[in-house]
Amino acid sequence: MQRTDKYKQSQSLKAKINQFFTLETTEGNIIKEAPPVPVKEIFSRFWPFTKHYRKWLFFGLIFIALQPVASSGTVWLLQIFIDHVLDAKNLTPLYWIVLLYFAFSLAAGIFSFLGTFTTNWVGQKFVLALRKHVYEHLQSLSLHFFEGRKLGDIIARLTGDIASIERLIVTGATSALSYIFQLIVFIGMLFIMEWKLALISLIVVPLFYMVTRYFSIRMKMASRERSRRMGAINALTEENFSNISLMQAFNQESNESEKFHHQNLAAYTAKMYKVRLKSVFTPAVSLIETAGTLTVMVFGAILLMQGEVTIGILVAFITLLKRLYSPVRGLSRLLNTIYSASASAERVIEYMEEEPAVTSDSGVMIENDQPGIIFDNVSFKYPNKKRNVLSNISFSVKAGETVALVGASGVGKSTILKMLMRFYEPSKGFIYLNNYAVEKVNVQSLRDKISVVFQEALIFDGTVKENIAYGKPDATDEEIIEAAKRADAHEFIEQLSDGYDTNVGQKGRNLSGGQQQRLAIARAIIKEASVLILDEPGDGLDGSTEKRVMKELMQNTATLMITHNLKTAREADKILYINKGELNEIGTHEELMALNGNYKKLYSDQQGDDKNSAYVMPKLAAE
Ligand SMILES: Nc1ncnc2c1ncn2[C@@H]1O[C@H](COP(=O)(O)OP(=O)(O)OP(=O)(O)O)[C@@H](O)[C@H]1O
Repeated sequence: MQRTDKYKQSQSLKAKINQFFTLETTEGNIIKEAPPVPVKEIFSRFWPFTKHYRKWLFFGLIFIALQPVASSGTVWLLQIFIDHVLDAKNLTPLYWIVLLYFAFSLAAGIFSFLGTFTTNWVGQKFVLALRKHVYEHLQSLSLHFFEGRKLGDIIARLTGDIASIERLIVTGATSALSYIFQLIVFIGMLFIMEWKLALISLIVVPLFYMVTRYFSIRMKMASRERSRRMGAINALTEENFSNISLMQAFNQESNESEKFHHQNLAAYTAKMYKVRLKSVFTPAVSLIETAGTLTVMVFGAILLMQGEVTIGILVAFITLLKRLYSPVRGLSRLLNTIYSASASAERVIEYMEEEPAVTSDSGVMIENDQPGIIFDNVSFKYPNKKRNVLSNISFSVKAGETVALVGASGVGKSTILKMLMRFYEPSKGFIYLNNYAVEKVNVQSLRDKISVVFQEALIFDGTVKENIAYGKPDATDEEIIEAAKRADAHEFIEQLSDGYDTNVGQKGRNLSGGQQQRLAIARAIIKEASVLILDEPGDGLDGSTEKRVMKELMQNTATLMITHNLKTAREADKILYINKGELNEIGTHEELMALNGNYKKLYSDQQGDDKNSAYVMPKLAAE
């Protein structure tokens, strides 16, 4: 009976120990795991970012290497002090021993300062260069990349993950080299002092390796989980607080808080697992060290008795041994850091491997300002979708012409605009802008020729002036005011507290929807591009303003416009009725009405809606 109890107890203890060394993960990680990358590859990938600073890194390393040399000099002096001053009862060498001891310590301090400062400076330069590179790479990625990612996680990778790569590539690598150098110096000195003791002291090295390996593998797992959960926390925070009005209006605070807590708890669990590992690792390493020192003490005492070593050598040896274990411990700790940092590196590499959908630097420049758009038999499929979203679309927009894209929601209208701006490439067919094949032109030059007003006004945190001048960064104040007047925005801007210098708040929250829309239109006007793209631009405007402002916008351009409001569409020179990704009907309002097809049905439905609407009278009055 007693034996079964003991057995049960030992089993439950084993289970507890197992649990202690196991990472508990929960479901629902909203961030996908990045593909694993070997440490060697991580290193060769990021090492080039130290390119301009290798000379300094080299100097840093020399300083780091000189520091243990200087400090082991003090150990040598200790031995001389014991054997030649204390044991020999002779004070004569004391004077220069003290002087040299101080000089060695001072030199060690100076080398330590120079080494630490230089390598950390290079480390920060590395972060600066890598972060810039990744940021610019992200800018070149397709819209599709961003549509499938969480902004908060992108921010986490750009900040925390990049900083931790530095701990691997610069401070990590230099520390590793410095530890290795210290080991060589100390081991060399140990062998010079007493080779038998030196051999004995190295007995524990394989133990160091085994323990470190056990811990570092687990540390990497924990770091991967922690980085992903931190990404998820960032993503949820960004999503929730940028939609705070939605969350509050729908009373979703507790639901969202629950989701946040789930990710937060998982990050905590991963962190605590790391804490458990670290808290066992440090004393485990100390124990191995003690075992090594004790072995040396026992054998050293025997050798002393046999008269093979002096007390001075034994004391100096044990002192040096303590110093030898310090870089060994450092290397073990470093292995953990390297594995943790490589989890971050994998997340950054995942983004770096993303190919820009469109290579922006190459291609011909559009040299003319002869407005025109041609779609020639264009088909398109989103990368993650099975079926075509657009099939065999052909149409043209000439200079001064306005073409309206109409059709039910989700039929592919915005996709046509995205293709013209080359956010996506057609899977079949050709697109021309100002008579240039879009696929062959330089993307920046293409987008220079296009003015766009998006469905969502897209205002950024800054002043009214800055938001308008985004369309022409070198615009003068007069040009900005002129554009605002043409967009019917000047009046309301003048009434703002600081006029054109008023800050509009994040995403333009201090302005009404219509005011934001007018700013977006002024931004499009000031650009004076030859092609104009409008995605439901009149949504935030009332009828009369819409007509007047549109006229201003469309002067001398080829205009492609999406609208659900068929009263706006009927003003266009041509209307394209899109149905399930196909161009179903094409013609003027009158032609399409005469066709008696889908367009007419949609138009009649809208008219019916208007008649039944309680707002018919005020709306008509406004026009
Ligand atoms: N990035 C994307 N990845 C995958 N599918 C997408 C993506 N963007 C849009 N779609 C899909 O492509 C189809 C066409 O979308 P699009 O935005 O072009 O429609 P739309 O006609 O402009 O709709 P709306 O009038 O509602 O704005 C939709 O079924 C949509 O779900």
